[in-house]
Amino acid sequence: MERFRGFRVFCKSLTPLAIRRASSGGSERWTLRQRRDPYSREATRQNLKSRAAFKLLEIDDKYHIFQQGQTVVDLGYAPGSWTQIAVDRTGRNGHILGIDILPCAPPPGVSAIQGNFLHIKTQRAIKAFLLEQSLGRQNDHVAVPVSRNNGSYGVFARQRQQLACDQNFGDDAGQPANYEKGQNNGVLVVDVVLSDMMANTSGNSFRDHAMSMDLCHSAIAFALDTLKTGGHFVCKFYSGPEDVDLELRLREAFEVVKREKPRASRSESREQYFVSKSRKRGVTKQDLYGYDYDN
Ligand SMILES: C[S@@+](CC[C@H](N)C(=O)[O-])C[C@H]1O[C@@H](n2cnc3c(N)ncnc32)[C@H](O)[C@@H]1O
Repeated sequence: MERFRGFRVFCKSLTPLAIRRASSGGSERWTLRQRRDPYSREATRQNLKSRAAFKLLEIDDKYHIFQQGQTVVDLGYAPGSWTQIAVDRTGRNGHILGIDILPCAPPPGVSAIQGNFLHIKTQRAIKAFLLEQSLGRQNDHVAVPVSRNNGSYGVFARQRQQLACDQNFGDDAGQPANYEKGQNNGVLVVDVVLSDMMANTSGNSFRDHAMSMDLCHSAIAFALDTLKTGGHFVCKFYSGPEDVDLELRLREAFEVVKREKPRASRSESREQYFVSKSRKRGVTKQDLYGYDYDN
């Protein structure tokens, strides 16, 4: 049963906070903003890792992304509130894998890989993990940073012995029984790819936009290598001149593509989300990009 509630439900019970004088310190200003923010307070009350949870809750309430038993990959999962929602909404038989460049202990029921998603070795590690028969909710799935290949990725303790990072992902060995095979080297085993990835913003809006577009295109290419036909893709982006191109590519690959600005997304932020539903059959990343886009 779903545990976490969206904004509309909890806002009825909000009590106003006393307004305090803002202090000059950045961290104090941040603390004060968090305390005043109803989403942050409600996240604490519901034991959610961050207020970002309410963005995904609103998206899921509107678009019905999650179902019981799905396999979900959450790119940029730390500190983990989206993975908490995914665990809750996919139920006992769901499989949730989080990826983040930062070391972060994943919430219960979540597997995790630490690495830079833009690095091809990290993406291979994710794909290799997705092919593991043992993917599941075991408690020993704890993220451990493993310094290899100039420290660009890490995987869990359980997988440490020999992860098939360098093997050809298209090799059929060890694949689960119910997978679809993509045109190139994709094996389509994932129901939902989420991406809330964003590096620290620089304050330069074009630079932040460009950085976000890199992450989004890389996430789309990955999604097309791993999503089942009919699978869904939710992706944060920082708006700017290039997002129309992103949207056009998504429309080639998904039946429905919508822009969303959830209420929990701060009005002063340029962040928005593309919600892309129902991956079309047979459309590959080569169709979208015209070359083998890896990262
Ligand atoms: C806004 S936070 C995600 C919050 C998360 N959805 C939640 O609900 O807790 C963005 C995350 O993206 C991660 N990130 C940014 N660039 C990344 C990259 N190249 N590879 C992996 N993770 C990245 C950051 O480390 C950060 O944890």
